[in-house]
Amino acid sequence: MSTGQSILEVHDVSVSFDKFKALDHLNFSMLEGELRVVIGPNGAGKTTLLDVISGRTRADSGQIRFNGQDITRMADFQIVRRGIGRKFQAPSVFPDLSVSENLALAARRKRGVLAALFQRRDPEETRRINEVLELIDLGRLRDQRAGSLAHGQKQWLEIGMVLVSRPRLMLIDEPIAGMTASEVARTAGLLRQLLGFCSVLVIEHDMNFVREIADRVSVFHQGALLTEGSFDRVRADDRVRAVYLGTEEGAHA
Ligand SMILES: Nc1ncnc2c1ncn2[C@@H]1O[C@H](COP(=O)(O)OP(=O)(O)OP(=O)(O)O)[C@@H](O)[C@H]1O
Repeated sequence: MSTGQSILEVHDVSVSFDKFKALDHLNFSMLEGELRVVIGPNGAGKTTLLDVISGRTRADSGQIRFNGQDITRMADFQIVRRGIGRKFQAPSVFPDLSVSENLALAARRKRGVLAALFQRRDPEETRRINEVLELIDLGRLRDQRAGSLAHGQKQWLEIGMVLVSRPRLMLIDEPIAGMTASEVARTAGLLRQLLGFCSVLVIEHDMNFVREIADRVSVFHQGALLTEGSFDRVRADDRVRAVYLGTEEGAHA
């Protein structure tokens, strides 16, 4: 549930690759406790938004404020420490470690590699890992090798690995790519449950899924915000239909 407090403000941000503007004077903001979904046709700048928030890509101009702090020029690890976690599309679990070992490693990553490898698990960390294991529905598989999990389970483990580091905002790029129908349904429930812990910003193409999970939807086009609002409002907007027209996603919108 949103607290009404702003958590993220992207103000007039531009990012260029050579002469191409991936973000073009973008303005975008989110409230704490919100699950926002960003949609838009291919090349609209959605992934670049996540890259620039998480410090992977530098803004050419403009400002990004998180939780009231200017993070525009911070390095990616500093941004993680400030409380922005990111789940990438590509898998990054350690396949030979167990599910719970992956979570333990992720919980300690913030404290540095040596701490991650040598520190004992404290009771608070154990409690948090158990809580996350229940949430991602992998409690009974806690001792199983992560490499042997099904695709959907690996994706949930990765979400869990971000969650144990206690972010205030989680960025998630296309969470249901390659999932079965039942995995998709479970992921929708999981993303909504994340709101008990952090705000969530998701990029997604699948409109049925967007309808199911989003509090608000932001539509990007050519590196800028075209419009935003409830799923139904955005879907009924002629400008949104126009930018999707003729694209593969338009067929599903
Ligand atoms: N590192 C890069 N170097 C050069 N061009 C890039 C780079 N990253 C992104 N771009 C370009 O910037 C534009 C916006 O890309 P971005 O990945 O943000 O779009 P998107 O909305 O996420 O698209 P998609 O839905 O296809 O993932 C694209 O035209 C892309 O080719």
